[in-house]
Amino acid sequence: MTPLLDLENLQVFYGASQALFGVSLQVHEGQAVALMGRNGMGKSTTIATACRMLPLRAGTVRFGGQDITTAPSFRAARLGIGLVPEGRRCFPNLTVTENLIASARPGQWDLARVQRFFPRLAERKQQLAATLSGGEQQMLAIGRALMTNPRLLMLDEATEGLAPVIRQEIWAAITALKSDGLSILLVDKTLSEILPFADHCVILERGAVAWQGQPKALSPEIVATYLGV
Ligand SMILES: Nc1ncnc2c1ncn2[C@@H]1O[C@H](COP(=O)(O)OP(=O)(O)OP(=O)(O)O)[C@@H](O)[C@H]1O
Repeated sequence: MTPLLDLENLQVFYGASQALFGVSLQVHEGQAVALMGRNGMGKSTTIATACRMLPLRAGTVRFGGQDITTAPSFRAARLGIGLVPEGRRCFPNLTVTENLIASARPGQWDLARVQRFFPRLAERKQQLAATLSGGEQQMLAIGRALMTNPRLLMLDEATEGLAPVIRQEIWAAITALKSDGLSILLVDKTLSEILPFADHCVILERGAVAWQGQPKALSPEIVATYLGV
């Protein structure tokens, strides 16, 4: 079966400094893949490369069987890659509704469905994004990505810095999306939350894949070697 996202041998540089040393990973239709690793190991760089926001020195990005290695990021979005970026990055001076509408593309996710999915966004529809709490901004960032009607949702540290009760709400939302059949690639550092969710884990170490497999195969030794602080 052709993977939905197929990253092959990505080599990515920031100026003279190499960040990715041949990363390969795949996300299949309906799968939830966790991208893991300590700080600075290349997770965000991998996500940004898959969204076509960073140029590659070598390697291939395929989405839905199409080679998009040299495609611009708007084309990746149009083909169905939805990004919830690290730091949320909502438009601070637009209202909640304006933020959502700004990214809308036709499909089953529209304003009404996003507002039903996140009632908090309906309650705060006229409020400027800058005035939302961190958790509400995260809901907005996810809602905005859903408004593009993605085939693959990529989330970079979606629960970072949020209070436990809000983290639970975000995990419940992402889990509902997965149950609905959406394919997901996500970065998160909280093992107790990401392992029950993921179908497959990929661990990066210094810009390369150090281990990959099912969450149940992740031994304490692997955790200590690659994910310990
Ligand atoms: N804009 C940039 N300019 C130069 N180097 C960068 C830039 N962004 C990231 N890097 C470097 O690339 C490497 C990979 O960084 P990346 O942000 O992808 O890691 P990460 O695993 O997502 O880390 P974190 O968990 O801290 O977000 C690091 O060595 C980092 O310092």
